[in-house]
Amino acid sequence: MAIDIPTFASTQISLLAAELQAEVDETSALVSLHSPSALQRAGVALTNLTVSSQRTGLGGKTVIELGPDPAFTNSTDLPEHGIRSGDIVLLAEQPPASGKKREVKELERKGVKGVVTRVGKGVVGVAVEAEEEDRKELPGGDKRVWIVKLADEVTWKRMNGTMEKMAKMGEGGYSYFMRVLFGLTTPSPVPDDLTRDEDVGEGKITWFDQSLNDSQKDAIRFALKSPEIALIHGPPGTGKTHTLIELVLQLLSRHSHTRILICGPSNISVDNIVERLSPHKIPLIRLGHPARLLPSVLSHSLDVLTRTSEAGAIVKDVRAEMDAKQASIRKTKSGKERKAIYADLKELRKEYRHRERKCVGDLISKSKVVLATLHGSGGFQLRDEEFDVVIIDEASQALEAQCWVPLLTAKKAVCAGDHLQLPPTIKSKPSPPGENKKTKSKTTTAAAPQVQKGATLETTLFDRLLALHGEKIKRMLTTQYRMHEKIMRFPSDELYESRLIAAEGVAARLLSEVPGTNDIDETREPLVFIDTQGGDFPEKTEDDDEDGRGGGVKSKRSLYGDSKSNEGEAMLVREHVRCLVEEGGVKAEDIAVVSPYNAQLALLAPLKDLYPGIELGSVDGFQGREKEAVIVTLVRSNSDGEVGFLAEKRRLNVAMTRPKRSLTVIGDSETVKKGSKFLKKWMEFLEENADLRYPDLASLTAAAGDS
Ligand SMILES: Nc1ncnc2c1ncn2[C@@H]1O[C@H](COP(=O)(O)OP(=O)(O)OP(=O)(O)O)[C@@H](O)[C@H]1O
Repeated sequence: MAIDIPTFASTQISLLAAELQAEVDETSALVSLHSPSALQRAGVALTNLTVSSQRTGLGGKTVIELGPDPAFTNSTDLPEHGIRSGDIVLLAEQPPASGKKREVKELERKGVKGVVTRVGKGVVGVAVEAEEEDRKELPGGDKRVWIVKLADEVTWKRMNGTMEKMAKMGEGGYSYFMRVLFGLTTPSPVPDDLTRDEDVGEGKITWFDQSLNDSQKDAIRFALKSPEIALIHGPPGTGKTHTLIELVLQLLSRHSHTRILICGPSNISVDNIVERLSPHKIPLIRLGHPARLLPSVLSHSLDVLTRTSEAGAIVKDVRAEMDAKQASIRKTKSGKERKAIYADLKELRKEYRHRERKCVGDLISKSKVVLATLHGSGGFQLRDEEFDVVIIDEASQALEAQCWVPLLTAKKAVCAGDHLQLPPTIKSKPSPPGENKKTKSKTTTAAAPQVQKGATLETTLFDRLLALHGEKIKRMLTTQYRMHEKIMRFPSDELYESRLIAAEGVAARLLSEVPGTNDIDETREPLVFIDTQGGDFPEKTEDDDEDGRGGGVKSKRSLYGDSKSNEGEAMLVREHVRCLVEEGGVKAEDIAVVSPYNAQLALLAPLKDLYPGIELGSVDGFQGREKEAVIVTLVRSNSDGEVGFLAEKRRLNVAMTRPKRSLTVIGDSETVKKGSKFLKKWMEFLEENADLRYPDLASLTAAAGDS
């Protein structure tokens, strides 16, 4: 159904505000309820640090390096923590362990925000946001400081700003492209059957990659020919990115002046494309904070090139002067002198930014392909740039508002994704249908803006466009290069209209064929189902009150909400892993244990010490990944047939499509069957097609006791 654009935009503004609030509330609740060390154990803080050095990093930002506070510990290593490069953090003087409740707002007032640039054994670097530096004095001296992870408001601001623009735009401002994407007009027709390379027009296509399969070629022809919008539907392992790389090469080869913007929801999705485009020697540039980029793509980073290329020479002098000033801050003891130096630095930073903008403009205008995260494309660097095509990878994992950051000025878009895998994670609860929330929109005047009934952020652009224009704007990739035929069969039949084909090289490959692996039942069989029906393997709900092990574990648990675990299934997982590794000779790093429930993963965490290299992951976190052998523990086992979020088809689809050669499902078929039609069919499929086992709890417990 067509939607009027202001209604869409104001709905998004309202939903996004609720989402940000949910994220902020989550951080606030953690920070106010738990001690710094408990927060550290929960993975959201790093405590007892001092500043070890301060320098000008990439992009002219001040990087503060922190190490363990020698007054607190003899160790030169940082303690166990969960801070990662790219995290947005607050750096502030560390509050006492106990005392009055901490408010995030209060902490923010006292500290400075930044991005973690590197995490080493004994050091963590934080690049301070330039605006923060202009307003606040940076922490220094011998004070004990800590860093705390914060909600990512920058992304939210970009999305909100884009929606505000759309809400205000008015009919006259809508491009033809926007009109198509909101159903105000229909997409220009594209012939149904583009099976020949000359059908696309403008000369016959010559393929760069000779290995492309027919469905990939068909999708590329379709994307080239579609004037406004093309969706490339890529089920698991079907080579979406592979296809996009060829599409980029084709687009560039057809017109010498073509410029392309490529975006994805995460840095890793974008870096993946940079890595694969890079060998083709196309002038390309990657926008984004260097701390968040893979080392392999740094040579294409705009920030790095601004510093190292010829064009970057004009910013070098100012940088040297800034470094000298930075160094002098640490030497001076006088507050007055420090103030004066900060004032000079502020001026220098202004000059730096001015020169940097010129340099950035030069570098971008020379690039045929620009790559950025969806929200990153909304920075000042692309303000006046025009692109012929915007390509969005992993579009079904992005919020629609995020997609509109690059799309607002687009003429044509190609979106790749799979709407049958999980959409982006949403923390806010959906509002009751039709609830008209107040928005913070500046466009809100006397009358509250119209809001779409029952709208949710989970509806992605991909979903909405499919519902709006149907199959005619989509092409599906049908050959998959990941899974054994037997692993692929159920998802293909139930979700992908039986259209998936296992590529020749993967259709029959077994775990037992991996060099170094032994030929035993567990490595010879691609699909194993360990059915725990009968009530001997009951689930357990995590309960904070039962836990007497102190704040750290509690705070971790509260991150899990009312997550479930299942000790019996965990025992079966341990036994299966033992068998694969010790009897089957399978490498631990070729195995992943996946569960929808974090509490189950916490229970299984000791496996990582027993079998270093094994991966434990939530289904949601494992999307986009693959492993030779995957064990899925479903956890739910109760007499009511309660299956919670197992009922989500898209989550199960992700869980069952991660393995290449071996999928082992552990679950209670009796409980799971009651969850949904889809679950019932899956259980029946496993009963008929998998190597079926019914574990005996008594012997399992005895074996566990022996070991
Ligand atoms: N035409 C092809 N011939 C041979 N191998 C291919 C072909 N297309 C893709 N592949 C291989 O299939 C695998 C998956 O490709 P790619 O990473 O592009 O897929 P994707 O769809 O982006 O992945 P995912 O399903 O995880 O999102 C890669 O190993 C790739 O080399």
